[in-house]
Amino acid sequence: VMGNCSNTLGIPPGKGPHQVGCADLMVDHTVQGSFFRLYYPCEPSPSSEKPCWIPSQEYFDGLADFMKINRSFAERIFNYLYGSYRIPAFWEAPFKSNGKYPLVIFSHGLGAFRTLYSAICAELASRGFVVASVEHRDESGSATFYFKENSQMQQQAHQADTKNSKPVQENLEKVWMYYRALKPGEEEFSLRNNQVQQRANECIRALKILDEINSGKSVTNVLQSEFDWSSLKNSLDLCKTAVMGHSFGGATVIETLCKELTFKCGVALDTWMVPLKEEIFPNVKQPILFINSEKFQWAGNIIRMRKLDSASIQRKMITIRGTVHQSFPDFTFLTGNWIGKVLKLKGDIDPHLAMDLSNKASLAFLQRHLSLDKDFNQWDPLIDGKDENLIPGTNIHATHLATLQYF
Ligand SMILES: CCN(CC)CCN(C[C@]12C[C@](c3ccc(C(F)(F)F)cc3)(C1)C2)C(=O)Cn1c(SCc2ccc(F)cc2)nc(=O)c2c1C=CC2
Repeated sequence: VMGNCSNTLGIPPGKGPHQVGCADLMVDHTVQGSFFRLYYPCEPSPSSEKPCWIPSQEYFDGLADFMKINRSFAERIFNYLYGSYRIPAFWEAPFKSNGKYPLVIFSHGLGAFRTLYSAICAELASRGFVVASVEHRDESGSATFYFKENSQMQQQAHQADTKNSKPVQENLEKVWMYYRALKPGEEEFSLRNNQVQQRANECIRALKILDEINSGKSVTNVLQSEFDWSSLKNSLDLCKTAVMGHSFGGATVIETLCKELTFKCGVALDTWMVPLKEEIFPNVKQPILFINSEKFQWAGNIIRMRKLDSASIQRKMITIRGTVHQSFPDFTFLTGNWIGKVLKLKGDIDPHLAMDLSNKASLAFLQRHLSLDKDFNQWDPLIDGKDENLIPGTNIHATHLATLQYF
């Protein structure tokens, strides 16, 4: 697909008992359709390979747009730095049918896309979750694609394309959608609030597609895939469904919980509260775990998170010492120490330790609110910030918060 994706080091594999498989699903082919990467417990399959972390060059182009750097310059840097990495999951490995798995829908951040949180998604899948990492079409991601029907298509020779992103149908033409920057003078809130509503609808659409697959309905995957999606029939316990996300994806968690009660709880990673209307907060009835980095948060953002505090619904907040905003996406593992620090892709804490704390706190919270019968409750103390590398609540100084409250 890309350069030789030879580097299987870098992104840590899941620590749980299950091997992890992954496969992409797009239903239907239009921009209103659902597009996600599924991470799931799989049968050991030595023949399966691990897919490239960045599926095609267009994602690097989108990242360049997002970072406001020249595309050809960025392509060389990104290919050199990141072109060879693989995801810690086996591409289209056979699904391991073993009772009903709980489900997590994951929402990526601004400028990201569906493959960039594989350390989190693979960890959850290795612990016995099915995880759908959606790719949003709200122009908040670096890049995404869909298809449009083009009757002239038959005559054209097919451009050389990566196997698993070529459409099955002949007359479909791939269309790339890139990150849309805020226009000068454009009001940020209305753009971001429209986007968070679309993002929530896309998470709900992914849930509906998986509900159909679970009940045995056959779905047509627009993408060429050898994966047998019918093997997921009766394998999901949709009463045990959660929504999770990073930054803009954290705001998407709150908006999604408000719109769809099938989601029993949410885990919001370093949430960006700006896109949300505060008047929806009383309508959110489900438990939420806020896991924050030490460096990204600011008083105004924390004050809005605090407005979701509740005496009757469990709302928890912890902060991981020495972390930055990028301690949650996969980049944090892939950049050498000094570049990582300079680009703020790494904090002071070891990235593996930070990810471990975040994942274990998430697993404990998911067990508690999805009533799982696993041993994740061993990590309950982390939910209360009981660890030398955790701060219960936030590091944003209370006095600072207090004064801001009244002005
Ligand atoms: C100047 C651009 N300006 C755009 C508004 C701000 C750019 N920015 C800080 C960045 C992302 C950064 C990044 C990525 C990737 C490399 C690389 F070199 F490793 F590729 C380097 C440096 C650039 C750190 C953020 O937006 C932070 N952020 C994010 S970052 C999510 C993300 C994006 C791309 C990824 F590859 C991985 C993760 N998600 C959000 O939902 C929100 C925010 C802020 C508010 C809401």
